[in-house]
Amino acid sequence: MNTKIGIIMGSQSDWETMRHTVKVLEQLGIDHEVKVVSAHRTPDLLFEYAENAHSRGLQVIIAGAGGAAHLPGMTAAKTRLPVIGVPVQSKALNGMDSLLSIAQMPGGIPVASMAIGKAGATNAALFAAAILAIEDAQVATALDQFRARQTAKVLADDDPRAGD
Ligand SMILES: Nc1c(C(=O)O)ncn1[C@@H]1O[C@H](COP(=O)(O)O)[C@@H](O)[C@H]1O
Repeated sequence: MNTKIGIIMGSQSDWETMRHTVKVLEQLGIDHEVKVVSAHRTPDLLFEYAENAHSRGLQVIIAGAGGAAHLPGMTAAKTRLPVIGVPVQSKALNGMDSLLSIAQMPGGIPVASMAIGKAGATNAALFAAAILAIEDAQVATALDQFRARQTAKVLADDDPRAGD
């Protein structure tokens, strides 16, 4: 199977958040790769990664970063593949810095910004899958099944007092 989704993060310390992206892609059976790459600390590696992503067969890049989260935007600047940004919750500013760094891109270079933290990491995987599902019937079926399971779980847990 070709690897179609590249997941990058600015630091090993982002893994606690980005593991949720990987978990969902595994549930959906979508092949992916995971790397630590930083626009700040390894700029040459980032440029190489982003420039070669399309020719290596990647179709979507998910980039997670915290604080001055330039990684998603700089990745988008170097590839025309869709880039999904995950704002990692920072200690100093609770992730507001990450969110604004990712969301407030200048016109012309888009990044699809998710929510801060675990929900954003989860949704990044689902959003990437939705992009692949346009052309890939297997991914479309996996996504439909994921949603059906989620709906069934919510309906089964419909009494909020059950855990008391
Ligand atoms: N925002 C960026 C970038 C980047 O945008 O290139 N590289 C690292 N970082 C972020 O710095 C935070 C702290 O990193 P350390 O825990 O390694 O000090 C991480 O959340 C990482 O994403």
